[in-house]
Amino acid sequence: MGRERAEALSPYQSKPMVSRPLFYTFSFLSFSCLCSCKQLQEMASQFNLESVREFLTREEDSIVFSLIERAKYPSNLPAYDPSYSTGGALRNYSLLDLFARETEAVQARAGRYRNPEEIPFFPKVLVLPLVPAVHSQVLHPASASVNASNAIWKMYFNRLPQFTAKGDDGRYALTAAADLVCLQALSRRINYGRFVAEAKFRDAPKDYTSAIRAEVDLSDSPFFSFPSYFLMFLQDRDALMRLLTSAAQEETVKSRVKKKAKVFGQDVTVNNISKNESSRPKYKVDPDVVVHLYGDWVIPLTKLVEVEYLLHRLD
Ligand SMILES: C=C(O[C@@H]1C=C(C(=O)O)C=C[C@H]1O)C(=O)O
Repeated sequence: MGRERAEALSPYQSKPMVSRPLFYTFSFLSFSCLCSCKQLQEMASQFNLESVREFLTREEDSIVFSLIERAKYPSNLPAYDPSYSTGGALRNYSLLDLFARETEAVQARAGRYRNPEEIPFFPKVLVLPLVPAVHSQVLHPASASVNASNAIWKMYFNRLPQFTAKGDDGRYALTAAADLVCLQALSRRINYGRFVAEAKFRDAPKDYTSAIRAEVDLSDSPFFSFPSYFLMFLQDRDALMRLLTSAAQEETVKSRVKKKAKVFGQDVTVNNISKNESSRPKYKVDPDVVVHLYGDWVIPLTKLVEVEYLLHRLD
């Protein structure tokens, strides 16, 4: 058992290495996780759409900062090329894949994924957490595990060229670390769509229940036939999507992230003396790229998570 656990933690390490500093670190993390469990339970009593939106607003800071941090390095493509890393049994994995798996395994042991707000990208890596389980006080159990992690991973790599310069400076480990911070921040935000959906459901249970039930009832309908069922299935998803969408809120979010990208991403100079006075302000990540990332990906994926959550809300 001990060996299995050590292998799950690190496939290259045959013996578990438990040093005294590591023991103290885990003890501290276990303690802080117990404290945060208490906080999670307290949060459940103040749960509403407003508190959910506050959470999403705060996550914008993490996302914008993490993109700025990743933009410090050029594209560094070998970090994503499985032929670069010598992964042994995991040779089909890129350096980033390996880094993400191993980091998540350590974080899983410290209890990161005991927190219902967090979902790993590599859930199949079996790791026994060192802290007790937390049962979500908020999410509906049948839909609590809905997530868009695969789509988030793909989306991130499609967008990468827009906020990194082409090039290779050899700092692949730092690049992978910066990537994982971005991916985890995006995942937390987008998969938080489950909490948004729960808050909306509690605010208008009748409206949501009839939209959800419309989909369930159709499969039992005597008029059921595959093409019409399929069409209506899409329409019902559409109805849910319409119900949960707030165009005004989306515009607010996009304007705010643009402002954050400008404020966080500008060079700070003393006495307002800039090296190139005449040029337009230069940002570390183009604010319009952040707006498009939100408008084309982050918001639509959050809404897909919301719809998916609601479809299982009455299970
Ligand atoms: C998250 C919400 O649901 C939807 C998604 C939004 C987003 O991802 O920012 C914003 C408004 C809604 O269309 C919300 O209402 O706050």
